[in-house]
Amino acid sequence: MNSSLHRVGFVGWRGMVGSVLLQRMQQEGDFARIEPTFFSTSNSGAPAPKLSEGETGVLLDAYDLEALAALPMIVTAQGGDYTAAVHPQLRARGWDGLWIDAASTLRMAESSIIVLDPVNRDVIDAGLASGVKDFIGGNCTVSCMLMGLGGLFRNGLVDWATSMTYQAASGGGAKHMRELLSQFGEIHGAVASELADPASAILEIDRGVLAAQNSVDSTQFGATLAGSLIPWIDADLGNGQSKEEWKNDAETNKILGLSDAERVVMDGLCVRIGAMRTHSQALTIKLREDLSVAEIEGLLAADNEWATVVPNTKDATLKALTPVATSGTLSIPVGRIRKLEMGPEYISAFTIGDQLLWGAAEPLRRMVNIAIGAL
Ligand SMILES: NC(=O)C1=CN([C@@H]2O[C@H](COP(=O)(O)OP(=O)(O)OC[C@H]3O[C@@H](n4cnc5c(N)ncnc54)[C@H](OP(=O)(O)O)[C@@H]3O)[C@@H](O)[C@H]2O)C=CC1
Ligand SMILES: N[C@@H](CC(=O)OP(=O)(O)O)C(=O)O
Repeated sequence: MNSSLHRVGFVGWRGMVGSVLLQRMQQEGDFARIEPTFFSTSNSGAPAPKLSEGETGVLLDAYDLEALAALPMIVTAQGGDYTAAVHPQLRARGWDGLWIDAASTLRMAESSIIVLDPVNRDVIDAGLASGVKDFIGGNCTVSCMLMGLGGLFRNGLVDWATSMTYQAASGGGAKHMRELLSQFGEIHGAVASELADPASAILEIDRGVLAAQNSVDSTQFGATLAGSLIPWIDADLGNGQSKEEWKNDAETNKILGLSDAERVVMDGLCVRIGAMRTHSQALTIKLREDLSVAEIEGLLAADNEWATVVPNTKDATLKALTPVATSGTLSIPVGRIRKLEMGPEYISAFTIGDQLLWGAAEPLRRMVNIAIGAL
């Protein structure tokens, strides 16, 4: 073992979020500083992933508390059930290593920090200095929104905001992405011959599409998503709000480290649409000051290197402000910025982010590096 390397355990590395995390770590050369140990909940003893020419070793059992506790840092994208099962046991046996997690389980715990360092590096650094050990990735929609609109939030300019979301299938997991594509395929198949005939009647095709939409398998989503949408994401809190909608206010304020007096009120509706892995959201923002659009755009563009202001024109919007243009990139385009009729302090904005990159894997990857830098 090279003593200058930092030992880090990885759980959930072969899932969708975990494999994007590993890909990004390899792209950025992060493993040059890390001696990884890979765990599995299903396949311990099998070869670990090969990251370089060297030894790969074998997968350890992700429920082996002794093996986990031997490491100073554990990164998990295995999911909330795993966190709920393992994290309390590790802490109960006195493990005081760093736990870096994609799941929501520990996000609102007083002992944790939600990590999004381009937005809350100060909160993270203060947490590390004061002995915080649990660093949790934020909800994908909240993280992408704050990356795009950090320039307004971080300057204390937002009084309140609504966020109406357009969330991709990937938020539900790999099976949901497959189900969406299967639905599209079946629907197309049901009317393919009529579609190929330019003389066929469009209302006849539409009838065929609707019949197919009513018969496709929707086991994962619970309703047909292809050519439709589902205006409910995550649990029903019983007060008319979905859990995904609740996270907006709760996580935004926690990430920003705002006190009760500074609190920004956030609410809105969360909607699943037929995009693959990139979440979008339309915001109505009540500012605390009457800023010009140029001033707002300047603040957003200057806030971090990933937020990209898209001019509020049709051409620029169609070119740069779509899920297809954003998917697979770290860029967070923000556009449709204009003053609303309600008054000079009311603006609209539309922002997009890859749900697996800034929405899940990238904040964790960066947290690993911040933690290593602080050791
Ligand atoms: N921050 C955020 O907004 C987001 C957070 N998440 C969190 O990340 C967690 C993981 O999500 P996601 O990556 O979508 O989950 P996946 O279902 O893709 O992977 C989770 C685990 O399933 C096991 N698995 C079983 N079969 C397969 C297979 N064929 N291919 C790959 N893995 C398989 C793997 O565990 P093993 O190797 O041990 O068998 C894997 O680590 C979520 O539960 C959620 O908590 C997800 C999305 C966004
Ligand atoms: N709920 C998100 C994905 C997700 O995993 O969110 P969270 O990490 O907050 O549970 C979505 O469906 O798009």
